[in-house]
Amino acid sequence: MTTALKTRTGLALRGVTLTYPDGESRLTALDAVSLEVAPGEFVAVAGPSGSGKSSLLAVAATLLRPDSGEVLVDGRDAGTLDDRSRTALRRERLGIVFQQSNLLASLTAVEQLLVLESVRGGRPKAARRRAEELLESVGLDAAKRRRRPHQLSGGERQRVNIARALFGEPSVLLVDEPTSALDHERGEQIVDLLTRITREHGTATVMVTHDRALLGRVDRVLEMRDGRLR
Ligand SMILES: Nc1ncnc2c1ncn2[C@@H]1O[C@H](COP(=O)(O)OP(=O)(O)OP(=O)(O)O)[C@@H](O)[C@H]1O
Repeated sequence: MTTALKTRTGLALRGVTLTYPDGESRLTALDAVSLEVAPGEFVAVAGPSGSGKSSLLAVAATLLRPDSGEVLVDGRDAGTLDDRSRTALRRERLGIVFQQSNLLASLTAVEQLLVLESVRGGRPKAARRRAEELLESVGLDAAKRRRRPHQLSGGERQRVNIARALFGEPSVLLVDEPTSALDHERGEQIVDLLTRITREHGTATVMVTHDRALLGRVDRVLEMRDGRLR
């Protein structure tokens, strides 16, 4: 499905509560969290360790089901979907860049993107062109696009992760601590890249970060404290 055919309204969380088992009782990781991110908007979520940032991303990514509340991706309520439809929603609408890169060690940068396409059964030539273009647009030249993860720097690997997340033309881009393994300057470059992607691809982008120095570069900053967002 091409972007033009997708109705895009971005991401909305409404009154989302998530608990984890905690001995005899339960720990509230997200406490009635509401959030709206529009297409083309770049929002950062900051907050101390353990405040619920990763839980928020996991719920938005439809990887965890909240105890209550709604998660809407382009207006579709993930909670009403069965597992199969939820997987399809994730594949077609969500781009996810998690903290620990899960690039496959034996594949080149281009192949990291194409492996998804072979699962989808798309046209190989068009897919290869698109993979090359996406990697170029995140700053990897032709030689680097032929390298495997261990032959790339941390920042370059993060660029491959981002390009891979964009491959399915997501409406919503979820990014967890993209700069944690990078020095400050490279961290800024990644955030600037995410800003450009958000504008050019019209994604509703949510980035979790510890690095407060980066917060001036996004459209809106939300603070997470004890599972609450403000
Ligand atoms: N699978 C789990 N089972 C039980 N408790 C969990 C689980 N995952 C997270 N928690 C707890 O939920 C709370 C929120 O955790 P979460 O990982 O969302 O915070 P965070 O803000 O992302 O932290 P950090 O910045 O350290 O990654 C914490 O108290 C954490 O210990």
